[in-house]
Amino acid sequence: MSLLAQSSNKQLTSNGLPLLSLNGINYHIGPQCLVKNINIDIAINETVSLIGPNGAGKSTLVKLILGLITPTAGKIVAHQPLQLGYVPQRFTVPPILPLRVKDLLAQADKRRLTSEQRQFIFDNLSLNHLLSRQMLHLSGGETQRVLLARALLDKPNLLILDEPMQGLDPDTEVWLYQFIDELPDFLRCAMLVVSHDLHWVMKGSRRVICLNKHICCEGQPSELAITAEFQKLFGHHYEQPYVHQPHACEHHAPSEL
Ligand SMILES: Nc1ncnc2c1ncn2[C@@H]1O[C@H](COP(=O)(O)OP(=O)(O)OP(=O)(O)O)[C@@H](O)[C@H]1O
Repeated sequence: MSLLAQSSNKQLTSNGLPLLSLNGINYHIGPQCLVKNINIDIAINETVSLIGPNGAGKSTLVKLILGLITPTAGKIVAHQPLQLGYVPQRFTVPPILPLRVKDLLAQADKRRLTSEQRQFIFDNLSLNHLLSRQMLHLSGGETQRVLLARALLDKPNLLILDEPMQGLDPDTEVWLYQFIDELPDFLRCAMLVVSHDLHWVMKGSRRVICLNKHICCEGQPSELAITAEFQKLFGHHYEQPYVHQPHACEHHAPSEL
């Protein structure tokens, strides 16, 4: 293990580099600046939470990493071939398009996992009884489980989840967060999780990046919560780190709702 990996406790490529680097990224549409001067490294198997107010540029950053749009300035460099998995914020199927769950899942590359590993995903995401159902008719929670399965079946080395818990009931949300927090070794990958759920974001040990067009602050949750930038954006929702002073937090845990 390189000195850098030892000192930062991050898993790097054989060349001592992170999996992905965003270097000086700007994105403009005409005169409107959507994100500016973004510098982010994501290490192998590292989970990074991306938070920020509405319109902060989070989905724009996701689209840039997915290659759906091109930076106006700066570079995105993958230091290993990327296998991207993506769970979008919204997934709408046109009513005239018949698309069964098994049709969507069949698009994944079958060679990337063994049949036992694929079955693990189906079982743990409770998909077996949904396979013949139309995507159009699934509930929000069922849709998110199918989309997560679709992404995992490709065995990504970078999984991007753009507000994956939107519209889910508290129990499903807790269960799904736990599932991604405890992925088995054969599915372990780097993750970028866009979330408005400050409780989940701040209770973990994952690195948090707070975006408001530019990166306002970043670090471990306990470091972040005491920064002026974080307090300015989220202080009224999140007065103190949850672990230390839960009574000061207005954002209740799902189990408390
Ligand atoms: N194609 C576009 N043309 C013009 N403006 C856009 C376009 N896409 C996004 N925007 C604007 O850029 C800003 C950032 O949008 P983005 O969707 O990245 O924010 P976000 O942080 O994901 O927001 P939210 O938390 O509400 O999902 C918003 O003000 C949005 O209206």
